[in-house]
Amino acid sequence: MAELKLGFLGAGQMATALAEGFVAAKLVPSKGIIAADPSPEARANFAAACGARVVEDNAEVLENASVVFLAVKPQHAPAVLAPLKSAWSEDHLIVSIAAGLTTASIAKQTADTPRLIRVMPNTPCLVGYSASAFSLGPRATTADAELVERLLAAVGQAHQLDESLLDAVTGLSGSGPAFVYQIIEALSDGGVRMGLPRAVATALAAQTVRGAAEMVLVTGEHPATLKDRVASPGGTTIAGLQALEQGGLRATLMSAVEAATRRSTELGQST
Ligand SMILES: NC(=O)C1=CN([C@@H]2O[C@H](COP(=O)(O)OP(=O)(O)OC[C@H]3O[C@@H](n4cnc5c(N)ncnc54)[C@H](O)[C@@H]3O)[C@@H](O)[C@H]2O)C=CC1
Ligand SMILES: O=C(O)[C@@H]1CCC=N1
Repeated sequence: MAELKLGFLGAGQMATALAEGFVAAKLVPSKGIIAADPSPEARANFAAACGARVVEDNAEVLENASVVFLAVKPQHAPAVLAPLKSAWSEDHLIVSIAAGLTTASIAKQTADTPRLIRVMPNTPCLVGYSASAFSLGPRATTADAELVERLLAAVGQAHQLDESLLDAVTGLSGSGPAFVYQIIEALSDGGVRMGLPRAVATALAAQTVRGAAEMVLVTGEHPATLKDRVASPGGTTIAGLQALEQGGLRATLMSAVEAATRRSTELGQST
């Protein structure tokens, strides 16, 4: 993959996390990446994070990269794509990470020329623990799917799914890191409430979430089985679990995924 030329339209949070992850995983050298963004701050952050070339003009990205990540907010995609409509060639593969935006909509805005893949990554790609899904759009080939899977797998997990499921992925794993950060923050608050120093409480909370996640992934056991092993009859855990049930934790988390999924669908319909 030494000759891979990756481009990013938009050099914000997610583009930077992906580019930094790809470089750290040695999938592509810094000089194989170019990103465009109108914001000087975003350009500076991107360059500092992964050492890649940054420019203001989106057209330069198309001139210098064959795999182009569409990494702007979905609301900004039409304004980004309109001036580039005639600049795409059949050699381009667009990898869109924009929430909600369908490949059919991108195809219309790119004169049905480039190959299209839709991806929903998440920011833990920065530390090699991304949970991503992707779907093939118009003209995408098996080789394109293999390339995108290889890129995503280098920074975490990648699942190929039908595009109809990508909004649900956005609601679960795309948005999910923010939900889990709130859980970690709240667990840490609970520890501080009970007298632990903040730094220790946050470290214990984060490591507990990491350890529990690893148990689910490594053992393949149902989360409820693993939960039962922690809860001794008449013990501490079941007392805490009762408080979680009273607070509606599980219903609240399900509603969070549902709300984020619906918002992803709405964003797609309005662009
Ligand atoms: N932040 C996250 O955790 C995730 C974000 N995404 C998707 O990634 C995309 C980017 O999101 P973030 O990185 O969070 O947003 P962001 O706001 O950090 O980055 C978007 C960048 O696009 C730039 N931009 C605006 N107009 C532009 C134009 N005309 N040409 C080129 N660049 C332009 C902005 O200056 C900004 O730096 C969104 O579509 C979002 O749905 C997907 C998965 C996770
Ligand atoms: O909040 C958002 O819209 C983006 C998409 C998934 C995560 N962040």
